[in-house]
Amino acid sequence: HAWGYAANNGPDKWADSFPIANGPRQSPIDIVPGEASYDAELKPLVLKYDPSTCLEILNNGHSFQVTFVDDTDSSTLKDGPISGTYRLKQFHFHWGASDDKGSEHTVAGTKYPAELHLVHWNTKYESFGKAASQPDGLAVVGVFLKIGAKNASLQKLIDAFESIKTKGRQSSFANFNPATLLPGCLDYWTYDGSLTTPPLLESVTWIVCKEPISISSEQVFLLREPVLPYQGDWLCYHTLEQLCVQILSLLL
Ligand SMILES: C[C@@H](NC(=O)c1ccc(Cl)c(S(N)(=O)=O)c1)c1ccccc1O
Ligand SMILES: [Zn+2]
Repeated sequence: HAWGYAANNGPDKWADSFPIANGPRQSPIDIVPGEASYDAELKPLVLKYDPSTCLEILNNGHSFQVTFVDDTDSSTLKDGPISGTYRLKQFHFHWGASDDKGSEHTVAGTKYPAELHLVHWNTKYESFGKAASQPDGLAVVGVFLKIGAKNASLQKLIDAFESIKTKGRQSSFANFNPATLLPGCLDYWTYDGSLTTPPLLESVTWIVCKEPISISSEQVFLLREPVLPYQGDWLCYHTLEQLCVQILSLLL
C-alpha cells in the first residue's frame, strides 16, 4: 500500500519501505534558535524567479504542486549556504487538519499551520532526478505560514484548485511569480537534511526563513478543502462543515 499520513501508512511506518528514514540527516527537525550558531561565511539568499517558467498545478494525492520549466537558468537560487546555481523545479505546501499544526519544521517546538517548500536542484547534475540522489543535489527554501491577513498571492493558487479537485489531475497554471510568496526579510536557518516525503533522500540543503508569511484562516481551510489527504489523521478529516462543502462541491 502507498505511503501517506494515515495511521497505517504515515511517517512512523515509512521506515518499513524506506529504511533511510532512520538515516543520519533526516528532515524535518525542530529548529532551536538559541542553539543555532552564527556563520559569518553564509551569504544572503539570491532568488531570481521568472513567472513565465510557471507550468502547471497538479495534485499528486499527497499534496498539490506548482511545477516549473527547468531547462534554462530562468528561475534560480544562488548564494546563501550553497555554491553554484540551483534551478526551481516545483513548490508545494504541507498543512494540518487544524490551525494548531501542519508545518513540518518547528521552531523551539512551535508548530505553524502550514509550510511552503520551494524545491531547487543543483545544475552541476543533469536533471532533478539525478540531483535528488546526490548529497548536494537539492536546496529547498522553507517558509512558514501563520494565520493573519489574507494572502492575495496564495488566493491565486486556491482559485486554481477548482481544476485539480480529484486526485492525480493537473491543469496549466501560467505566469505565477513564486517571489510573491516570500517574506520581506530573507534571514534563514540552514542545515543539511533530506526530503520530508518518501523517498526521504538525504540530498537537501535546507534553508528555512525565520519570518513567516500570513494567510487567513479561511485560506488554510480551503487548502484542506480539496480531496487531498494531509498529515492529519483521517478520523478528523472532516468537520461537519467541511463534509457538507465536500458533498456540495462534488454534487455541483
Ligand atoms: C509529496 C511529494 N513530494 C515531493 O514531490 C517532494 C520532492 C522533493 C522534496 Cl525536497 C520534497 S520536500 N517536502 O522535502 O520539500 C518533496 C511526492 C512524493 C512522492 C511521490 C510524488 C510526490 O509528488
Ligand atoms: Zn515539502
